[in-house]
Amino acid sequence: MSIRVGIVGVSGYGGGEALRLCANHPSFEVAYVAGESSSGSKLIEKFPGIGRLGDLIIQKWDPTALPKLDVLFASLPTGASKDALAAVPAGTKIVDIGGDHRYVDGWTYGLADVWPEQIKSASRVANPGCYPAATLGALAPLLAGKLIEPGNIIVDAKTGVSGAGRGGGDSKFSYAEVNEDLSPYGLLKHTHMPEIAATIAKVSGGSSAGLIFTPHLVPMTRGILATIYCRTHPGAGVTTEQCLETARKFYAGRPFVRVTDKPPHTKWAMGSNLTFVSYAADPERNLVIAMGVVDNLGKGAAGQAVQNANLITGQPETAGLEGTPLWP
Ligand SMILES: NC(=O)C1=CN([C@@H]2O[C@H](COP(=O)(O)OP(=O)(O)OC[C@H]3O[C@@H](n4cnc5c(N)ncnc54)[C@H](OP(=O)(O)O)[C@@H]3O)[C@@H](O)[C@H]2O)C=CC1
Ligand SMILES: CC(=O)N[C@@H](CCC(=O)OP(=O)(O)O)C(=O)O
Repeated sequence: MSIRVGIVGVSGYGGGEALRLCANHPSFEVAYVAGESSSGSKLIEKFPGIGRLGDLIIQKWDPTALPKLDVLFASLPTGASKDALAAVPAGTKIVDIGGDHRYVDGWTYGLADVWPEQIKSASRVANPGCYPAATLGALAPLLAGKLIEPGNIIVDAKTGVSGAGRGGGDSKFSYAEVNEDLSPYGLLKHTHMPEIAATIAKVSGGSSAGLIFTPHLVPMTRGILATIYCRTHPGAGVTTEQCLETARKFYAGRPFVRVTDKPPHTKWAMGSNLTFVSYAADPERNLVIAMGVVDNLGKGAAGQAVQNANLITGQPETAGLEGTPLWP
């Protein structure tokens, strides 16, 4: 039986990637697409390669006038979802790709590779942000295994420009501005700090008070690399092999996480729902460097959203997500 899905924000980068994945999903039927300025257009006008869904018309987003849907993916600018999604009928499950419902009562934080069982019974899922997806994927095994101090973590992360969205708008994301440029932003106050801190505390059972997170914009289209500096408990003598083995056990049987001996590259994940994690430890200095790589539009947005939708609709977790990454 097919599962009727809708995508609001379909013309954007997150919504467009959700469309691509749902169009190729074995049991999802894309029955509704919506937006604001793109409403009235056919999908083929925005996505010339979309194929059989090309004649579907983008509706003006109105949560009170939805067709019958099993799942709605919301990929709206953060701030635009809160009131609107409250008006969606209870019988329609929601995966919110934006940031309005993370760690909000009534919503389940959809960290799908780490706690799938907590997600299966949810009808309202808040998809993790793109930086948290890369960061928490790498940290979760070390925190759960008590190999590092949760209160003493420094995250240095880099993102491709599509992280800012298609409507990212102003000239600071234009080719001339970003090409051959590299810059930090959001210092000490990026919007993803709270969800990273809350998840560190949840997985470790300790305080995440010392968290430092600095994102950077780099001139590539897709991809996130989080390089994370962690302290082990003094004298614990944690080794690289111990970190790798802990992560291999933590993710044993999980389909979308690859634990690698070598430092990961952003290109390894491009176009996929994969997370790559790796570690380097210096037992003499009580230091672990954890590394996480995702595609910001894959595990960082639409890939994890489809994984969550699979979990809440009882589909195989990997349905529609088994494509291997683009290379090169
Ligand atoms: N880009 C990324 O890597 C990631 C993005 N996210 C989050 O996902 C969400 C979407 O981001 P992204 O796809 O990048 O953004 P885009 O700017 O690419 O797309 C935004 C979409 O929202 C639609 N929209 C804007 N305002 C309204 C409105 N009032 N009513 C209906 N539709 C509206 C636009 O439709 P139209 O064109 O029709 O006006 C467009 O389809 C954001 O919350 C973002 O933070 C999360 C993880 C990663
Ligand atoms: C390059 C760039 O600007 N990236 C965005 C990614 C944030 C994002 O997608 O945030 P939510 O999912 O939390 O809305 C940023 O750093 O704000």
